[in-house]
Amino acid sequence: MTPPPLPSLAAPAVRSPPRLPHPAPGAMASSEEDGTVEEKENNNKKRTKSAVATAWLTFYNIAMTAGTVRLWQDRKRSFESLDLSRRTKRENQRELWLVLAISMMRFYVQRGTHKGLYRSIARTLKFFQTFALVEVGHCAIGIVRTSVILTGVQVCSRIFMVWFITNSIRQIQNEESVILFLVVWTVTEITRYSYYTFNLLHHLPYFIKWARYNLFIVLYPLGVVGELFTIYAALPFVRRSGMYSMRLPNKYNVSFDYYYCLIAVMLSYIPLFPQLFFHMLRQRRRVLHGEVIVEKDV
Ligand SMILES: CCCCCCCCCCCCC[C@@H](O)CC(=O)SCCNC(=O)CCNC(=O)[C@H](O)C(C)(C)COP(=O)(O)OP(=O)(O)OC[C@H]1O[C@@H](n2cnc3c(N)ncnc32)[C@H](O)[C@@H]1OP(=O)(O)O
Repeated sequence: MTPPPLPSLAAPAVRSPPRLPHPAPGAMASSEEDGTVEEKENNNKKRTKSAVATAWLTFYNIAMTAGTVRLWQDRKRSFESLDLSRRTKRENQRELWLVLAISMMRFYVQRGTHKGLYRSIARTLKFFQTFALVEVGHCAIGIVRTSVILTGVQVCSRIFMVWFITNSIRQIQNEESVILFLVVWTVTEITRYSYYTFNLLHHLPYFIKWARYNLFIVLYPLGVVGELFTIYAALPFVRRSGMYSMRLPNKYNVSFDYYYCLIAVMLSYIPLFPQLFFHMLRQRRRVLHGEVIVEKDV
């Protein structure tokens, strides 16, 4: 299927060289031997940078996939003692996506309901979804070849969902739509970070590659449905409470209505979501079908 040409953030407009596999840290052009001292020094610097970047990305991706990191938590507590029913707010776990998935399953099995699930994982979710801002930095400094804008839109929209919608409006935290986007995000991120990790280690099982570039076809629309229904469910509470809004007169002489801001955010999915989705379709064609995609670097 050929996606329609979009006036896009990453439209195939300017010819840039096709993406090549990242050179293995340590691999250098053979002409290096013949270069000047200055060239050799530059090559050495590049090699070190690339090794550091690869090491950092490998660590980051493993931490984000498996997440054995437990910040600010009593390390003496065993995994078994992470009984959700006994956990206090302060004791909430801070593990990342894989453990988040396990926590959600355990919660559902133990309680037989999704009610309260969001609160039980809220701290973990807020921590690592916010931490994902690092990915915008990865693109900005050029250690991954991805659009800063697309990554920024993706990460910021998730942070907005977590902090300014779900976390701020308690009344909607038990909505089914919240569980929908949580499950979808979790499956996506386990697949995505596993893909990056195995890819960096040059041992990528085909099923992970397949999952990374196929599951999104179903998961992306499902995630969007979950997010939009959640914002929609928030609207009456926002209108009633007047939260995050500023009415005139005030000393700044500025008026802001969060209710209409949320409606604008919902509408912004119409132009923005297709950009992300078609970007992923292009990535899919490139990675699974070996097509050379010429993308404008944004
Ligand atoms: C503040 C107000 C906010 C207003 C909101 C406005 C709303 C906007 C609408 C937004 C809708 C979003 C909905 C969404 O939240 C719902 C969901 O997510 S549902 C779940 C399904 N979603 C997905 O599958 C997308 C997940 N996200 C992503 O994949 C990325 O964020 C994205 C930027 C979309 C695409 O990623 P990328 O461009 O990086 O593609 P690739 O994964 O193919 O990677 C390209 C190359 O970069 C290398 N790479 C990237 N990251 C890393 C890393 N961490 N470590 C190592 N390598 C990395 C990758 O290997 C590729 O390398 P190569 O070119 O050599 O193959």
